[in-house]
Amino acid sequence: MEYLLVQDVALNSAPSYAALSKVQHWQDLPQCAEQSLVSQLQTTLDLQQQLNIVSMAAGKVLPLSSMQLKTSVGCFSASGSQQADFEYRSVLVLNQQCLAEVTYHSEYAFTPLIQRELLLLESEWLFALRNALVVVRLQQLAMRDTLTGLGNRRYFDDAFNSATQLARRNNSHLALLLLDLDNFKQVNDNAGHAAGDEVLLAVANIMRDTLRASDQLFRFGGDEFAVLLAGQEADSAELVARRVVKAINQHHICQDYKVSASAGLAVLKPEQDKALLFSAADAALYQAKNAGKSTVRVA
Ligand SMILES: Nc1nc2c(ncn2[C@@H]2O[C@H](COP(=O)(O)OP(=O)(O)OP(=O)(O)O)[C@@H](O)[C@H]2O)c(=O)[nH]1
Repeated sequence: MEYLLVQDVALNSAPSYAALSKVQHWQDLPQCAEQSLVSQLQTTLDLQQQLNIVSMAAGKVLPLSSMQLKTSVGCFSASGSQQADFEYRSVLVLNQQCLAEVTYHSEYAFTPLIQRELLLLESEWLFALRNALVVVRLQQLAMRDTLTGLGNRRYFDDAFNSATQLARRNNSHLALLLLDLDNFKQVNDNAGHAAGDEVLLAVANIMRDTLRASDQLFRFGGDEFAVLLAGQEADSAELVARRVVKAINQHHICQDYKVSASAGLAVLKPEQDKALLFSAADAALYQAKNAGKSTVRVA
């Protein structure tokens, strides 16, 4: 039996945008049949789509140049947003809980009457916005490692599956880097668990800083990390792997605690399945450990 994945819980199959008048203030968005704002918002749990819907409705109150939404899970801009002279900010609160801050820009002034009308629109958004935020938060809890914020093992399994399928379909390159810290246990044993956590956090940040935003980073738990390098990055995967290991080994926190990193790298070969790619990277990591640690081995 297949269960619905949390990341699939988005009622957004049919695109739907607000259209309370015939005038469109936002390019790129199609007109659709008249529907109440609340019912349009109920069609999606995607924050960007909700913002686009509300921005269409707000644009009928006052021609807007931009609308931005700032939440604890990220910032979003309505399609086609541009800066303008007049700015108006509003905080969206539901049951004494601050959900988000909205910033509007327009060439026209936000008079008290306009502000009141925007407030009415915002009040229609509150429940849909709260629901969307809960879904994103659940996705984060299900997919993220709580200590480092990197993807967790469950996230890796999904991403690894998609990445191998995509690489095979597009005949593009994919590399898997498995990384394990050396002598990490003694940090916990000698300096305590909090010091161990500090090292793990530092390593996660070093990896974020060293790798590109398009590279996918994961912590499997303990002191094990994984990186998926796709496309051009996969071509220079060995260089990337050596750069990451060097950056970890040279970092002052790792040096203070005498921790280093070993890594195993494997590049997807034609006809290879994901299980074989994983075991090749794992075997390379094992070789790196056996070769005296603090180094990289390529499968
Ligand atoms: N501080 C901290 N420690 C953790 C966490 N998760 C696992 N550990 C510890 O990480 C250690 C991992 O063990 P090993 O991989 O054998 O340690 P190691 O000394 O790096 O071993 P080598 O890889 O052979 O060098 C164990 O002591 C775990 O208790 C965590 O979230 N925080």
